[in-house]
Formats: sequence, C-alpha cells, structure tokens
Amino acid sequence: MNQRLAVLGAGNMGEAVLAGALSAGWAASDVVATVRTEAKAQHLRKTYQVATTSDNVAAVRGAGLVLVGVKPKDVGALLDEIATAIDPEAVVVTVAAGLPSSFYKQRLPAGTPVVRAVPNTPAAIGAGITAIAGIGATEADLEAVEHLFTGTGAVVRAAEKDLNAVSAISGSGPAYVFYVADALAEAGVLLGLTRDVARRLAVQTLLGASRLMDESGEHPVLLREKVTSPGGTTAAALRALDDGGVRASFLAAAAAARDRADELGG
Ligand SMILES: NC(=O)C1=CN([C@@H]2O[C@H](COP(=O)(O)OP(=O)(O)OC[C@H]3O[C@@H](n4cnc5c(N)ncnc54)[C@H](OP(=O)(O)O)[C@@H]3O)[C@@H](O)[C@H]2O)C=CC1
Ligand SMILES: O=C(O)[C@@H]1CCC=N1
Repeated sequence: MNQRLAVLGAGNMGEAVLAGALSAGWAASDVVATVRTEAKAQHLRKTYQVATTSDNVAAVRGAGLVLVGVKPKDVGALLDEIATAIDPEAVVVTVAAGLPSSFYKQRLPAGTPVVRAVPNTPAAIGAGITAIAGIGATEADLEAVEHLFTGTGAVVRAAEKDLNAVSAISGSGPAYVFYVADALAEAGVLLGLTRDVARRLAVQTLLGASRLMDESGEHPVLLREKVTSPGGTTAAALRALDDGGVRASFLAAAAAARDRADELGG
C-alpha cells in the first residue's frame, strides 16, 4: 500500500487523526485533507503544512489510505462521490459512528478493504484510544491502520459486532468525564468555593485519579476503598451517589449510546 493519506472531512476527529499521522511519521507532503469551508482549510494548511481541497475526488486519486471523517449522515453521498476515483489498492478507514461495513461495501468497488475505527477526542493530544475492525482487510492493511492511529494514542482490535459498544464506552466516554468534571466543579460552587478554584480542584482530581489508576495498575474498586474511611466523609458521599442512582445511570447511558449507534447504522 502506498503511504499517501487522504483525510476526507478533517473536522474534530479527522484533524486529530491527521495530526497523529504526522507524529507517527507521515510526511506532510503525503497528506491531503478535505473540508468544506476555506477558514478550516486555511487552519489545516497553516498548522500542518498539508495540502487541502474541497474536492474529494481529487483527494482520493493516488491515495493508499482514505480516511472517512464526515458525519454519518454525510457518508453515503461522500462514498458515491469517490467510488469511481478511488485507487483499486486503497484501504478505506472510517470513523463514522454506527454505519456497518455493509454500508461501505454496497457503495465502493468490489473488494475494497474497509477498516472501521472508533477513536475518541483525547486523540487530539495523543492520549486517545481507538478500536479497529477490518472487513475484507489483510493483516498488512490492519497493521497500516494501526500505525496510522498510534500517533493518537493506544490502538486495540475488536470484532465489528462490538464496535457500537466500544463507541458507547470510549467513543462517547470523554463526554461522561467532562460531565462529571462540570458537576463536581458546580458542587464546589454550591459549597461556596470560587468557580476558578472549584474547576481546578475538579480537573486536577480527575487527572490525578486517572493517572493513579493507570500507573498503579490497581483495580478501581481497590483504589476507591483506599479513599473511603470507615464511617468517614467519602462513605457518606458515595451513599448519596448510590441513592441518586448514578451507577444505574451510567449503565443506562452506555446502553442508550449503543442503541443510538445501532439506529444510525439503520
Ligand atoms: N467527535 C467524537 O468524539 C467522535 C466522532 N466520531 C465520528 O467522527 C465523525 C466526524 O465527527 P466530528 O469530527 O465530531 O465532526 P466534525 O463536524 O467536526 O467534522 C466533520 C468535517 O467534515 C467536513 N465535511 C462535511 N462534509 C464534507 C464533504 N462532503 N467533503 C469534505 N468535507 C466535509 C466538515 O467540513 P467543514 O468544517 O468545512 O464544514 C467538517 O470539518 C463522525 O462520523 C462521528 O461519528 C467517532 C468517534 C468519536
Ligand atoms: O456522539 C457521536 O455520535 C460521536 C460518536 C462517538 C462520539 N461522538
């Protein structure tokens, strides 16, 4: 497979993958990005020195890797646009939530390898996690796609049937964490702290707790026990969370996200 990379729809996620590709060793001269608006194109050219165009057909000509980064509702029209121009050797990588590989197979030339990827927004700082599943892709294709995402963080392989569950946990997961950060900061404000101090306490606590989980390798339950003194303050707080059904809400939230991804896939 040749190294030329076309990022079709370099928005939040496409831009993060593009930046990751450059840090994984792609030459900027081997990357072309498409967007609709000139302001965004200018930003991409200035920040990454990559070529930009609004012409998806021109972008895919000669590209060995074609990343589909548009919203799920826009994928069908994009595939119809590029189907006749795509290189017969090209691997199509898509980050669109929910759409099954059959959706791509119906619209692309027979035999085009498709790799579905579920990244998350910490990819923008190289701290993401991406699950990939290849359909009609060789081991070499999958390794190339793994390499593409290494600049954005960790990469794991998954079965396609599990990708909507992955999306519900790690794809949407950053939003749950930001929700908790916002709620914790507002709780501090309720207790009389300034907004600035409350926000710093919340953000640094999430960061420190995440690093502790990662670096200690201990199970979250054990780490929670270490914070929770018998008869103490944390036990009182955790009871309030349980009374509020927070754990059950996380289970319901993940199921809702998975179900919505199933719906998007039709
Ligand atoms: N955000 C997330 O956390 C995650 C998103 N995803 C998936 O990533 C995909 C993109 O999401 P996100 O990055 O948030 O969305 P964005 O809206 O930020 O990005 C979409 C980009 O596509 C461009 N675009 C739209 N139509 C075309 C077209 N026809 N030709 C070329 N470019 C086009 C837009 O250009 P312009 O800016 O000029 O309008 C925009 O930059 C979605 O399919 C989503 O399901 C997957 C996992 C996580
Ligand atoms: O909300 C969405 O649809 C996308 C997919 C996962 C994260 N964001």
